[in-house]
Amino acid sequence: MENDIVLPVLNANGGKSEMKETDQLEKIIVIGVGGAGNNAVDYLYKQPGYMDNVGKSVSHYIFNTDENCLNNLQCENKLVLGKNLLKGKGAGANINVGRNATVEAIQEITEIVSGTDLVFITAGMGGGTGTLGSSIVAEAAKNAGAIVVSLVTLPFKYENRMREAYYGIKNLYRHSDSLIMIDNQKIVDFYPDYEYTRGLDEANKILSNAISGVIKIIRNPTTINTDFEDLKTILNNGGKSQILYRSLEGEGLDSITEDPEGTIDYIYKEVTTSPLITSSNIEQATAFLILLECSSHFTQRIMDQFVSRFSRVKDQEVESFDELLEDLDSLDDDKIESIQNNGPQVIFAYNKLPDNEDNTPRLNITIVATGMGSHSNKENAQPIAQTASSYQTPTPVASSKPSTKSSVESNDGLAIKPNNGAKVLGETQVAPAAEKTPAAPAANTASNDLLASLSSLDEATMQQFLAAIKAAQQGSAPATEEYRSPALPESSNLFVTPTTEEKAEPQNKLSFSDDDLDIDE
Ligand SMILES: Nc1nc2c(ncn2[C@@H]2O[C@H](COP(=O)(O)OP(=O)(O)OP(=O)(O)O)[C@@H](O)[C@H]2O)c(=O)[nH]1
Repeated sequence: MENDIVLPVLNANGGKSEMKETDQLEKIIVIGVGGAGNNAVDYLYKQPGYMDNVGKSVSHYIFNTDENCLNNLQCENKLVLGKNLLKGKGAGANINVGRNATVEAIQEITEIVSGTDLVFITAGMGGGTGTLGSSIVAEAAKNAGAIVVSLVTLPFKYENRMREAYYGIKNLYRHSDSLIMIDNQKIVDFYPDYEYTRGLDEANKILSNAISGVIKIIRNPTTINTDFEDLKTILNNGGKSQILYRSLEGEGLDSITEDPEGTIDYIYKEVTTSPLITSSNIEQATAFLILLECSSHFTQRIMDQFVSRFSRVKDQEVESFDELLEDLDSLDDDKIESIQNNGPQVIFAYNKLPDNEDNTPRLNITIVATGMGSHSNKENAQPIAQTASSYQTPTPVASSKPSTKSSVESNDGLAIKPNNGAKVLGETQVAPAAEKTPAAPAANTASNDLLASLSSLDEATMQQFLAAIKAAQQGSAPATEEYRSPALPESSNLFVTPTTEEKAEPQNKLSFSDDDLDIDE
């Protein structure tokens, strides 16, 4: 489990190499739970250069009930969930089966997460294993004292698995410091003509960029440095948040010298434009962690103008140092206290990228932004313990696939309402996407509702959303193309960071009892 390495990291500024001893590094692990989670971790693992650089100092794990799936992937650390219950077979799209299988492996999971500082957990919501398995892993990691960043996909509409996804997200959110969601349906909408697995890989790319971007912020020595404590500061800011990653090169940046303003507009739009982001406005963020890696074309002035967009310096009355420092004798604490930091906090890291032979400007940007929105539904949110009593009369578990093992179901006190449709995940079943004109995102799509109200997924809200989803499925909701936008940037993901009081208290024992999992009919 220990990564027994010394990490050589190339600092592109002057080509200087810096060494960090393993025992000085925070322990970071990335865990993929279930098929989608496994694929995302494997995608990250195979990214060119990743394992030669920051990935070297991180442990990667894939957990799954399906042993075959594990065996087909490269990632070296594999854990079979529910060996006794399922004998290496999948959870059959039954989230209770997946939950029980994960609970069976809890000792191994606890051992893996023990002593970790930062745990990334990735899973596909809607399937049998990852939906609840991920929240059990997250809880174990939280109990081990780690910062937990969870990254999940929401199911395609045609799968009819939103109910299961809600259960998964609700539980995962409780045990995560940040939750990033990627709507698979939007991947379909933005890449209608992509071959199916290539489309899935676009989501995997977003997940993997988010993870590697954050690891880079912590691990890579930069000219202006950031580290794990900076990440903690930003995540502790609370509120909804986002992680954005963008890599730009060439055309759009060509006019950086002649038209810096215009180019900065372009970069800002590229970084922040996303259908998900429009439902949680980055302009409202109150804290940013920004890593810019750029070629020499990006001067002091350009950096100043670009970062000022995020810290909103233009909108503020920024006091000059000169006046305050004129008379140092009178600079008492009261005077200092009266100084207002009006805009968002910005923790900034910079690294110079070596210039290309053809001198093309290039730029990599990773941004963690927090504090968006007011969590207006927070006061309505019911603690899970309070809602648990409504699960006293469970009905038999319904699954769209036959259960792999009936004894697993009958052991289980949980019940989930059946979906109207079957889980269909397969290349042959994807409807060919029609040519559509991109349009502005609609405010009331099912997934935007989910994103907007995540902080208060109480029963009433859930019922309301289920009704909205049902309406959407019956055709009364806006058509798919209404939340299309011209391009799906790599930054199309959303973080949700619970405020301190919303986070589950650290517990001595895991709370994956039936009641705590909060699943009813
Ligand atoms: N973006 C993306 N989504 C995926 C991928 N594989 C599966 N999904 C989505 O994730 C959901 C859950 O699928 P899996 O992760 O395979 O399911 P599981 O958690 O392993 O559960 P079982 O197969 O029932 O054991 C699916 O319904 C899809 O929406 C993938 O490679 N990329």
